[in-house]
Amino acid sequence: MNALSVQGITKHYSSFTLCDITFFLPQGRIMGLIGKNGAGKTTTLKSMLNLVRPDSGIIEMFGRNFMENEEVCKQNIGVVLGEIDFYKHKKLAVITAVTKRFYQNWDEEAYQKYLEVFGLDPQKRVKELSSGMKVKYMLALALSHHAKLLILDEPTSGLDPVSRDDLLGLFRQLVKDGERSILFSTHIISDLEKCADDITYIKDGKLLKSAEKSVFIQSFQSLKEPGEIRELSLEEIMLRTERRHYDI
Ligand SMILES: Nc1ncnc2c1ncn2[C@@H]1O[C@H](COP(=O)(O)OP(=O)(O)OP(=O)(O)O)[C@@H](O)[C@H]1O
Repeated sequence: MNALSVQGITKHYSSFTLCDITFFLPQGRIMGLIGKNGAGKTTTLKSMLNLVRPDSGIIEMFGRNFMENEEVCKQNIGVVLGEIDFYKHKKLAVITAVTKRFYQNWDEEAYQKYLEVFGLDPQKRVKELSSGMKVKYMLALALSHHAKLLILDEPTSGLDPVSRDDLLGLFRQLVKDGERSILFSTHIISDLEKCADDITYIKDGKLLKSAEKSVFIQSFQSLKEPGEIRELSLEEIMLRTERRHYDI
């Protein structure tokens, strides 16, 4: 079953259009959403979640239409879009107390376990956390209501290589039992090499390709130059696809 199905999302802004984005994320898999700055990654995630209202498109989570079943679907997803910036002065314990009231299946035991595993002190204030700890705290909240689908906007940006590796390892652990799925946007191509099963690539608001990683890589091999024998890496694929020539 697909954890997530996105079909034909379109969103018009005055100077940008996200056009007809379609992709599917099966259960138990990790999908990386890539594209350069301004390509439309965040707009895709926000439109999917009805945080900005898409002009058209159908979003299903676990077979349910998201727009028609928003409250039920939200019980099963964990969303991390940007940093927690409006609760900076609040203690984690206070944010958690407010958050858990929204979730019918809040699991206090699981929450305590994640605090311990992630080394988070509930008496700390948000402003006292490092970027990596903030992401981990948001994940702890998501996992404590047993979210089956995690939607994360650039969760690894701002993390040092060790913390990044640590987080990507955690992502792999989370999907291991086949119950959870993760969709995350990133600029860091090595994240995808380590962690993603599937890749969705958006360029200038349009879907360039969404496929299983090796199929994705294969489909861009026509970008090779004459005489090149080895397979192009993900980084080379993206650089060659986006390459510009400046005539100054
Ligand atoms: N609320 C808004 N009103 C008008 N235009 C917007 C709005 N939000 C985003 N845009 C425009 O939509 C385009 C895509 O932005 P988006 O944030 O989705 O890109 P992105 O791929 O997530 O970029 P980045 O990697 O830099 O985060 C940009 O041109 C941006 O200026």
